[in-house]
Amino acid sequence: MRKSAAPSLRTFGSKSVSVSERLAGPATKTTDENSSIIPSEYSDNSTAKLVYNVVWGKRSTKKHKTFEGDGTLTISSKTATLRNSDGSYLGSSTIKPEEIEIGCRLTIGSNELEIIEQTTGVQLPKRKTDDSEERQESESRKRKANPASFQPYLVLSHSVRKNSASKMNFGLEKQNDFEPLIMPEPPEEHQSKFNPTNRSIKEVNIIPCCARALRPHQREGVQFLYECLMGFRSPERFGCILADEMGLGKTLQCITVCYTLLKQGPYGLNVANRILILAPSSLVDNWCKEISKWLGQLRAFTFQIDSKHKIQDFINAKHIPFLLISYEMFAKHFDELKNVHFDVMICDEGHRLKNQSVKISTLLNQIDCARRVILTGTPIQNDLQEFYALIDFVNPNILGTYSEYKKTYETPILASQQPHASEWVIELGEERAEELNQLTSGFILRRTHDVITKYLPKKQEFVVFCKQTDLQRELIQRTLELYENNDDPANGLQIITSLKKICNHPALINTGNQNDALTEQIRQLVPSWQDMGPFDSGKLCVLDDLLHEMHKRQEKLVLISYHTKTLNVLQEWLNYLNFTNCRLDGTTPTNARNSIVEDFNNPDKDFFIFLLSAKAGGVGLNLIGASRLVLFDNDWNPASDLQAMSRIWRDGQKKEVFIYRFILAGSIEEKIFQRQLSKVALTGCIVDQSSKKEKLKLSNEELKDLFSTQQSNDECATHELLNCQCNGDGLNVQEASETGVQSTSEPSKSLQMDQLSSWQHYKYPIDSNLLAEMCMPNATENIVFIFRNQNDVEM
Ligand SMILES: Nc1ncnc2c1ncn2[C@@H]1O[C@H](COP(=O)(O)OP(=O)(O)OP(=O)(O)O)[C@@H](O)[C@H]1O
Ligand SMILES: [Mg+2]
Repeated sequence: MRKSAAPSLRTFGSKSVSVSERLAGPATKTTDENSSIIPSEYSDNSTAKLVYNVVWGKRSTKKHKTFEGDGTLTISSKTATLRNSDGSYLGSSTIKPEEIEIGCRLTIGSNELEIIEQTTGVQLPKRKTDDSEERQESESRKRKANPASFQPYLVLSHSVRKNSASKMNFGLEKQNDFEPLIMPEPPEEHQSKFNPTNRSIKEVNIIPCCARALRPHQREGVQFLYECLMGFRSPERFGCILADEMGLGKTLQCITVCYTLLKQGPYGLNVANRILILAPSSLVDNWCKEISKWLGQLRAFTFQIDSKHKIQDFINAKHIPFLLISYEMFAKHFDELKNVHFDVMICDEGHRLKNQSVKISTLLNQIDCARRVILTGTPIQNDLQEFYALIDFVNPNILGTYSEYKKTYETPILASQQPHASEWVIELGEERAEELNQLTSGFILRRTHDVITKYLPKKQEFVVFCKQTDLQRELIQRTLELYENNDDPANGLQIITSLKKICNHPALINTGNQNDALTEQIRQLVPSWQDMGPFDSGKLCVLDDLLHEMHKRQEKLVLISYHTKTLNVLQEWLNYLNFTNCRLDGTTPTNARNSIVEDFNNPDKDFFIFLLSAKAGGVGLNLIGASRLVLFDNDWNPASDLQAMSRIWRDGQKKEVFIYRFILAGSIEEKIFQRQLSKVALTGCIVDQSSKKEKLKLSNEELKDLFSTQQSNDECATHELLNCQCNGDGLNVQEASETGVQSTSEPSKSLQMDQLSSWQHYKYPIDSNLLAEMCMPNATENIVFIFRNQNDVEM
């Protein structure tokens, strides 16, 4: 018996037409043409039949209706015939086919039914003469004999088994033409542990609406998640990490598995009833949207906490399986949540749990839930301590205590990577790395963009070295002189901060609340704000050209900075130009974030530019309304830049994509970029922001190198660093094989020196055709150098 509730609270159904409205009177016509499940040719073909899977029960006026079983509804011309899952006739009635929608309820004789999904658009094979029907019959006999194993949502999968799929697919419409996805059976070890009473093993089938949408890598991912969460890979372990690159659809893979576990299980009973999904606050609404997008027709209920919807309401509402909550809200409501049992816990952007000592990890560890999934698009293997924290969170104790782990794995592995490590140290390190890999690889899955490139449009990336303005050159010079004159390493951070501000716009020097003597001295150097204009920033000059050209071409732009003060300056400029913009930063209220994203992505809405703070909202966002993205400044950690740049080249993007990284040539930004290119950056952040006060982890020599910026305005130091002999005309690109690089467009890793060598190189004056393609036809005088990479160009 299954209960179905009228949509309430924050529910998601496929239709805004509520069930009660439908029952009450004439059908409300949906405005969304595409949501009609009646094929247009239906009306022209009166002999065609439509078959739907339904749930049915005796008519009642109860709000919370109890259904008795599954069945099918066959519509032929204007007659709808209801049969139960055995095929027995239950009644028929005249209907208006155009009013049938998934999720709607109908009354046929003394029964009421709700439509779950469409099975085929054409007549099904005749009963009793088809293999699959026979099989269906025998399944239903089995089910009668064993009522506990009855699984209501499985009607379609009973009739479309793997073996009979080819027959069933014959003549089906394209949308139904998919390979069913059946989960593996539990291994014996699992069966003896979790099925002591020998219940018969059931096939676990992924529901068609998901299975048909999944990309090949997602089908594998779903199976991986299922096996891990079920404990098939090790009967003691139920957690895993899905670390697919950004934009590969981790959300859909999780939703698919969660829904499967809510409805099915290998031993007949469903595996899960309640699922906790944690996400950064800007992504909570996105999860709801994705659940609605993929499970809409199944009316999977979700619950979000806000002033009207309390945790206690969720606890009472047993029919709502999904609780979606931000990490902050979770911490706030921990006392109420700590006693709720969850069967699955998903931590989106879970690399935030990499630090075991942070409060959220401690709290999450107290939640009673063994099946834990971490989702992250950021590579996690670079820091062995963080790696331990993530693995230990999903599969507690698998690597022992941290001190044991450190002794056995971390220390020997790190020692073997030192430049002068002896042979036996290297050998030991490699051995331990291999062992660690073996222990953990079964619980981690990471795929790169390669698996979806064929579904994505072309992408071009540009590293644009912008020319310093006279004011910027002067200020940089004098700031460095100040540093040299009172050579105190303690001042390193202030100098870095000031230099980075000058790179974005000299006016930023006057912002911020640093009041140390050195910063004060630097402030004295800067003219007053009134004496400065937007074009005192070299990067803004280039941006200005891009903006005007894009405005003409009516393309949308995502403009990202790591600094809100920089966003202020940019926004001020946009407003002055009357360029419509929206903005998401740390101060944007959680409940407003989703609508900002939706409005921007809506092609009918007039938002030209999306200003995004990389720190506040870079992760997880889908900003596919834009075709171009500018990363206005860079971070020490290449993974953060990668996160920010991945917002527009994602599944669902139809337009060609252009990504620009702006770097002020010859400045600290170029040095930071060079550090990113070298392996140094991969070992972790240089600025440690985990403590309240930022600490610099750089040696004096490193600082000196960082400040040894070059002043010439027409050469590109990074190009020189590559030792490249090209003429800077985009030709004579070094062969990838010469550099030892397999692919120039592999976006999985952050950019490396040798990869950059095989990009196209353009020096000043930049080819005008290229500038036109880049949508900045008049920027010649403001650009020193460009590196360009095209993802579909054979080099
Ligand atoms: N099989 C699919 N068919 C069509 N669209 C898809 C498919 N899978 C995912 N998408 C869409 O691709 C977009 C990106 O998916 P999603 O947000 O889940 O990526 P992600 O892996 O979580 O990336 P990130 O690490 O950046 O958060 C979403 O709009 C999603 O609806
Ligand atoms: Mg995501």
